[in-house]
Amino acid sequence: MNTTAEAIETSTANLKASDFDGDRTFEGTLGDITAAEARMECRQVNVWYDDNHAIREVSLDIGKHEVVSMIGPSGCGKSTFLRCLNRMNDTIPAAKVTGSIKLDGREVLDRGIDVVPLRAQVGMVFQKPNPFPKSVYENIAYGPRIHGLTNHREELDELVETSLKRAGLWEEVKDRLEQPGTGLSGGQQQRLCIARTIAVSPEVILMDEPCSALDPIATAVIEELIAELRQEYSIAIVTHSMQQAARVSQRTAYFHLGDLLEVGATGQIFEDPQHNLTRAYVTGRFG
Ligand SMILES: Nc1ncnc2c1ncn2[C@@H]1O[C@H](COP(=O)(O)OP(=O)(O)OP(=O)(O)O)[C@@H](O)[C@H]1O
Repeated sequence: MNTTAEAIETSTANLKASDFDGDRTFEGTLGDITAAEARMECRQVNVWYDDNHAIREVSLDIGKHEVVSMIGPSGCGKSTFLRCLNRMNDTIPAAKVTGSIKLDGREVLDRGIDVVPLRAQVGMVFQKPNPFPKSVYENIAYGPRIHGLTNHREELDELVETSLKRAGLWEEVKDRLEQPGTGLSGGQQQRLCIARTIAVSPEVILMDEPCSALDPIATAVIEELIAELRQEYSIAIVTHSMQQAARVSQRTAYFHLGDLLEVGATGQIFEDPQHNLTRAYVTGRFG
């Protein structure tokens, strides 16, 4: 008998995601795109890079106190979608974004809004740790100063300490605050970047493959940190590691060639995906 698994194997074995381009029959995202308590509400978001329609009609909520993973084959638009959430695509001249993205009810895509405070509210941690070429202390203190949060040394000292503690780095760096941030290990640098993001009081933290440059031990430390940070912040993370998505997130969104094919509770996406292509991807039929 031809089981579902066999049917999937037959239909997708040896295929790449791009083999589905051109004749896809996408009729809307499967699953519930809403979150119980939405912090961000994205509706019908489209992104073009010149003629390349990279993201099509993507709608998704990012809830309070949740980690949402974005998974999918290379080039399917995960990073592009993530960058929409704090207008980072503005820095790419070819990029055009349409649709609606609300943060606590306020339209993020509104041309009139100031993106500097937006990017503090919706902070971003990148694939490769990118500390400023400054001391550990200054890496944290710089943001609060330029965002006008405080300029007083005592308040800054406290903010630096609190942020480093929240990022689980204080004990390792408290005696070397004046040393360059770039002198830390890769995992420590990434936690420094997370502390820098936390220091300007974000509501949402975007993470674009934050562990891909780290070893397994440093990765485990960051994953534990993500679980703690969820108590206070909303987190959207792009990851190539399905194990990581399963470990850190409560909901998972599966992207495929610019479409958000399916979203659901992380357990359901990995154990009982509804879309044939989600199933094919999570069972490793293509990457
Ligand atoms: N800065 C850019 N300029 C032009 N096109 C881009 C740019 N960034 C991404 N794209 C295009 O947009 C599409 C989606 O790319 P994106 O990087 O968002 O996908 P991804 O799923 O994050 O991929 P990966 O997993 O490989 O990082 C691709 O066709 C890519 O070539």
